[in-house]
Amino acid sequence: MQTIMPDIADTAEALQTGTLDWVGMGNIELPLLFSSKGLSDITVTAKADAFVNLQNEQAKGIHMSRLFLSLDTLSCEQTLTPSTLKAVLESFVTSHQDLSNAAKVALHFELPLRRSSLLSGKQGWKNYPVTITASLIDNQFLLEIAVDVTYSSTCPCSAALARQLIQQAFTEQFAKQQLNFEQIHNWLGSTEGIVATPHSQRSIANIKVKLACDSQEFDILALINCVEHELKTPVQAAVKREDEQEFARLNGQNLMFCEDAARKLKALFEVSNYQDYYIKINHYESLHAHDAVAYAVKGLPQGYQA
Ligand SMILES: Nc1nc2c(ncn2[C@@H]2O[C@H](COP(=O)(O)OP(=O)(O)OP(=O)(O)O)[C@@H](O)[C@H]2O)c(=O)[nH]1
Repeated sequence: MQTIMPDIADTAEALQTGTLDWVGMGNIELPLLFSSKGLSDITVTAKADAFVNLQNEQAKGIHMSRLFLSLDTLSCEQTLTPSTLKAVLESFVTSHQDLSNAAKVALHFELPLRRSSLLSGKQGWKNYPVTITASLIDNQFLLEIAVDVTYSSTCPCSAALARQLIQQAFTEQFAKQQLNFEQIHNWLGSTEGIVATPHSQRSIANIKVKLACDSQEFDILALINCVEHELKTPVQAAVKREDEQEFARLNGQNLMFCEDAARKLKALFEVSNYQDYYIKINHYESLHAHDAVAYAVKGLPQGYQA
């Protein structure tokens, strides 16, 4: 005879009645086959947060296992695309018919991409932290993708101050003598010639964009490429000396405060097809122990807030 197990989610009384905005699970370990335009489908090890609302005031709780098993089907039988993600949310709601009418899921993972060096033709792996968030609220499907892009920023103020010191060193060295090309050329190539260098820092742009609700595919590569192309100094994977020299040139030609980086990306996203955008720029200063930070959003009435 089969033993009937108690199911308190259905039978027990709630300690206190009331609705809840979101109930579910965080940090579910979930390998996924991620599909995105221009990339081979790739297995990523995601951490998932999965939720439904609880609109039944009397119910003891939601059925966590039903959310978990829907995600497991996505992991084992499907690839991660906008439509499979929407289907997961629909199954969250239909499996909680008397309890919930809204669902959301967030998938956090590192996406490894092959990146080319600046000049030498070498390649290497670079990991990008990605979060895909989707929700189904009032039958409206919302889809967004966030990525962190790491780059180098060289301080324009520090560069100007360094140039001044170089000018002063030049005056001290050459003011009282006839200028000689060979001598100046050699001096410029010495450490005395470059008496000061501006500080630069590893910096991160946190980017989030809202995709059209009828998107057929993710295109994370286009998003990362356009941000890196705009900033000009993304952190490199494979680096030979010619790449390092080119990186130094690019840094010198693209001096930027956090405001400059934020304005460049704002201008980029203003003319993009994304429904909304959120930018947070973090310059992890080497001059200070604190960070320089700038935010920008599209500014839609119901959109992202800075
Ligand atoms: N709702 C809820 N469940 C929890 C919590 N913590 C652990 N669980 C467990 O999640 C498990 C799965 O719950 P259900 O989805 O209702 O499992 P089930 O009753 O076997 O599944 P169904 O037959 O589909 O209802 C249960 O064993 C709960 O004890 C919590 O804080 N809230």
